[in-house]
Amino acid sequence: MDITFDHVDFTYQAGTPFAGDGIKDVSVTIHDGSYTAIIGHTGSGKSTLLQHLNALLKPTAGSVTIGDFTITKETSNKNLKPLRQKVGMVFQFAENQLFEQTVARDIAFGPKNFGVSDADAQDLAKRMVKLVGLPEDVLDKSPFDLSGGQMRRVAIAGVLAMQPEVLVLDEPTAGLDPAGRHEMMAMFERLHREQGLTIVLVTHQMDDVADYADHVLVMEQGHLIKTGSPREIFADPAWLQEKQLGLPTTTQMAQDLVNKGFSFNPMPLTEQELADQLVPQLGGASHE
Ligand SMILES: Nc1ncnc2c1ncn2[C@@H]1O[C@H](COP(=O)(O)OP(=O)(O)OP(=O)(O)O)[C@@H](O)[C@H]1O
Repeated sequence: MDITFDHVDFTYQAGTPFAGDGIKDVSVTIHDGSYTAIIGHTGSGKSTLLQHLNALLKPTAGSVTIGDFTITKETSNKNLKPLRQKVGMVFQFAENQLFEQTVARDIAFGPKNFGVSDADAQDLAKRMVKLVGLPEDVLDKSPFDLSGGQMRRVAIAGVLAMQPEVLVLDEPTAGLDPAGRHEMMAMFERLHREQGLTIVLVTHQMDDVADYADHVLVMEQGHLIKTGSPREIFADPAWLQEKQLGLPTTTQMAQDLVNKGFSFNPMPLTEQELADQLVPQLGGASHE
């Protein structure tokens, strides 16, 4: 299911003295099956853009086409339920939305709301805890007895239980330690690869963009200012610096080495790429 923005503006509190731009004239397609990262400064419009992916926000001008749905400012809230099922949203600190007495009930809540039978919802809960890498015995526990990272996985299992085609992630690893962060990103990668989920990720972690995304959208002050593969986006460190956006750790290391006389083409995104280009240059230097 492709998602296409066509000249989308969104203004908060439009028509009031408090009106403020969220996004401006955004046109872009997020392709079915892609892993798209959205980067940009605080306040650049990333969350506003995300909330258009399942019509939580409707454009003030322009349209968003999500599979068979076209959303404009005139679109009524009725009949959007199937859309909400197809596009699953994992908000920042998703664990804050847990509320049921047991993990099983929390995960089953969404599907039951959508008319899935009790037995099928329980079955889904069982499958989803496995999918997010939790042991089956958490199902009968209170979500509030779990660790923060486990609670977040339960919240994600609840979103996955709706069997969405697109998974939207707003800084899903915020507040996790490095090991937890890595495990969670590996889990999304597995879901993308094995379940064919389209992933849209908002992140400030450039390493995650380099490691996982195949497409990048760069936002600035509500505008979409650049799109491309991670390689294209990270090929121009000077531009990124001007935009006060960071580089992946490996690319930054390569950039520091460029300043010491080494050269890279293309700029490496991964440790392996860095090593492959660096070793011959070190070899050359040692023979001089
Ligand atoms: N509820 C709101 N009411 C009014 N203005 C808002 C609201 N939410 C966001 N904005 C404004 O819209 C613009 C885009 O904000 P948005 O939250 O989409 O940016 P962001 O890139 O997601 O930021 P962050 O990285 O901090 O999450 C900002 O100028 C912000 O102040």
